[in-house]
Amino acid sequence: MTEQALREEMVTLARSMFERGYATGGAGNLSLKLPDGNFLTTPTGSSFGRLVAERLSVVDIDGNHLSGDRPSKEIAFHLAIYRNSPDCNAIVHLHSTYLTALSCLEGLDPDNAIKPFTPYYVMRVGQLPVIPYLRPGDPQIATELANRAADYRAFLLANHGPVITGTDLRDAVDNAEELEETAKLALMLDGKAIRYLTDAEVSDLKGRGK
Ligand SMILES: O=C(CO)COP(=O)(O)O
Ligand SMILES: [Zn+2]
Repeated sequence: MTEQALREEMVTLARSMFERGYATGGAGNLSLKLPDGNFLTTPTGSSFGRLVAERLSVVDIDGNHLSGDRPSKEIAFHLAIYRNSPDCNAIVHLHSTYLTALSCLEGLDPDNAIKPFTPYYVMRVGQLPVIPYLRPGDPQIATELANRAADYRAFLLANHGPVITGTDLRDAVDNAEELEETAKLALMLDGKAIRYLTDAEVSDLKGRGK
């Protein structure tokens, strides 16, 4: 896809997420890898409902601002993931309701906040490690994500929200939607006797694609 088509796709997908309640106010940010090796990201403070293709920010792999409005304050953690995860070409960070609610619970398993009970969660995300609480924009988030990026496709920032990767922006958005629905189901099922997928059922799903 050309840079112009990728810019338009970011605007369209962001607006779709905004209209369906996945993003509110100025929260969350998106990024994707451009054909020239630089990165397109949402400007800091921007609403997913009102992005403008020409004003999106471009940064290089070192975080230098090359063009557009001032980039997201979380661009350092996006770049940390790109550096350590060669298959990742796009990233979605949200403060979506159910994943953020989950991120505020005590006693989450730090290696996997959602034990699998449906196949598509396993196929698209697999595991959801929890990053200890850090304030938004803290450079330490990048260090924490860099350490885990090679092994996972999504992450839950404690008391904050999810970070989801994809092979392109459409894939990352689809993964984000699947993960948000999984968190909604997990909270709906809280206190009920869940039949979790067995280890054999989880292994059977891995490597089968989506
Ligand atoms: O979600 C956010 C911070 O974690 C939003 O920050 P930006 O508006 O700078 O992208
Ligand atoms: Zn955030």
